[in-house]
Amino acid sequence: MTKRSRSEPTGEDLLATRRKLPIWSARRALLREVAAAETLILTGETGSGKSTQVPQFLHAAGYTEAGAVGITQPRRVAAVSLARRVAAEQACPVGSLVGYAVRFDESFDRRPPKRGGTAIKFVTDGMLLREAASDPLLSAYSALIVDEAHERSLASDVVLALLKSAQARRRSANGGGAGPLKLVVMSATLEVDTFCAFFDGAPAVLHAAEPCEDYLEAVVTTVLQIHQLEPAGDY
Ligand SMILES: Nc1ncnc2c1ncn2[C@@H]1O[C@H](COP(=O)(O)OP(=O)(O)OP(=O)(O)O)[C@@H](O)[C@H]1O
Repeated sequence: MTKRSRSEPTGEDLLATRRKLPIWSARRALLREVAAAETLILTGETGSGKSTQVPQFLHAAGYTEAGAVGITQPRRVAAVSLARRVAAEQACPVGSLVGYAVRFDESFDRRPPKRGGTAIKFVTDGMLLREAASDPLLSAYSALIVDEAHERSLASDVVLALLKSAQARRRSANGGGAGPLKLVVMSATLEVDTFCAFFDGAPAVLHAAEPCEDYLEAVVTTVLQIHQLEPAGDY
């Protein structure tokens, strides 16, 4: 039997932490909004739990029965780190229910989720572009979440264009039976109107935007996130 180190959080600790995230209390409303729209633009305070929780909400709501839920990240370190965190929250090893694919490194199970494959997959924008080159319908996915879309990198802008076209094809007879493709674009408020217009008037929702009560704690959380998720250096 493996011994748990003192600092390693238990499943209950992680669930308690998840429940305290601002996005947790918005989950029912969010799932209703996702169900009602093919594309949803979601904004929320930084650290509110969008990247870690939204994919888990979609999984718990049954979206992964029809295919994986993919989440794109601009950077490799963030994709791997978030996959590890979400795997811990789901109490599974990375590469099983929760996995990732970034350039030069991947850990996921290729089988469809309903046959035991990876259901929640973190990928870089660049990796999703590669996948779209061989399967423009992105038929392995039932839903895709584009995170940090406000960064407007070339790769994430191209991803959005490809996703719009994949949605249109999957809506039509050219969809090859892949079914509809849900899309959640997560962005800072700055770019919301641009994304709503690009997705033909897609609704935008703002969750977890209450001003924080403890600024010091918010600052420490943000600094720790930057330390854990961003590569070394000024950028
Ligand atoms: N790799 C990680 N390791 C440990 N804890 C993490 C990790 N990633 C996230 N967390 C925890 O989950 C919380 C929510 O983070 P998450 O990335 O889901 O928020 P977010 O709303 O997407 O923030 P941002 O807009 O800054 O990306 C963090 O405050 C932190 O406590």
